Amino acid sequence: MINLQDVTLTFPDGDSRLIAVDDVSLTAPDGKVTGITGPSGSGKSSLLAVAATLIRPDTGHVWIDDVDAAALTPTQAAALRREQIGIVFQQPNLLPSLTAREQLLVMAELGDRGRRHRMTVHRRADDLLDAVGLTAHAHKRPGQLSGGQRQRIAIARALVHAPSALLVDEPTSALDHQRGSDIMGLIHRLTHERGTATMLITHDLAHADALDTVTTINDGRASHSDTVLA
Ligand SMILES: Nc1ncnc2c1ncn2[C@@H]1O[C@H](COP(=O)(O)OP(=O)(O)OP(=O)(O)O)[C@@H](O)[C@H]1O
Repeated sequence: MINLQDVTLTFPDGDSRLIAVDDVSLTAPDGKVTGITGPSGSGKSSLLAVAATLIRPDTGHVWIDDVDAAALTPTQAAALRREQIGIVFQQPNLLPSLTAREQLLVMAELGDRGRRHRMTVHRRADDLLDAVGLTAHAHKRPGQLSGGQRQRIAIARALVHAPSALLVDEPTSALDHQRGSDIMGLIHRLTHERGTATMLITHDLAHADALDTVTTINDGRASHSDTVLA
């Protein structure tokens, strides 16, 4: 579960501070896709960065299961991300020289480097390549894959360490409608199958059927909370 409580985030803006996230409270439960939408500049990416523990808020709590990430040091937050958080960005950010399977196996080099951990990661990598429909493409490098296939690899990579929380920022922005719909359906299915607390940003609601709830952000404030769509 991701639970944001009274989160405020500001950035320096000349002599004053710009309020990017304004006292937001929001819960993303396990096994559900919690959608965040709103106009450009409303604070969606800032909110996601706080939930991903990439930025510490000025005030408030960022619960990832039973840990308040807002109270962690940067080193502790990095360890939490390595173990419990998966992040998918707008662009897949794959390493050009690695095959699809190797993009996932790189995760075995982070943190615990024991033999059992490696074997677990190898097993999970093969399972996830299958889950995202890319087993037959496991040996290909990013340059040999389509945009949608690259985004599938990025999703599989974000899940290979079995995180409890998955943060996804505009995963369809570089894809056409059909590919976007496929990716959103995949995220919905994996979230429900694996029980991750998924928070997903989208600026349009073309694929709203893949969201379990949607919260709208306006000027940093959550104006609708947890509207059930399906
Ligand atoms: N690093 C930063 N330094 C200063 N201001 C920032 C920074 N990041 C974001 N902002 C400001 O915070 C506000 C919210 O930005 P944010 O990127 O979170 O919005 P968004 O809803 O994700 O927008 P978009 O849909 O265009 O990506 C904006 O006014 C933006 O200019």
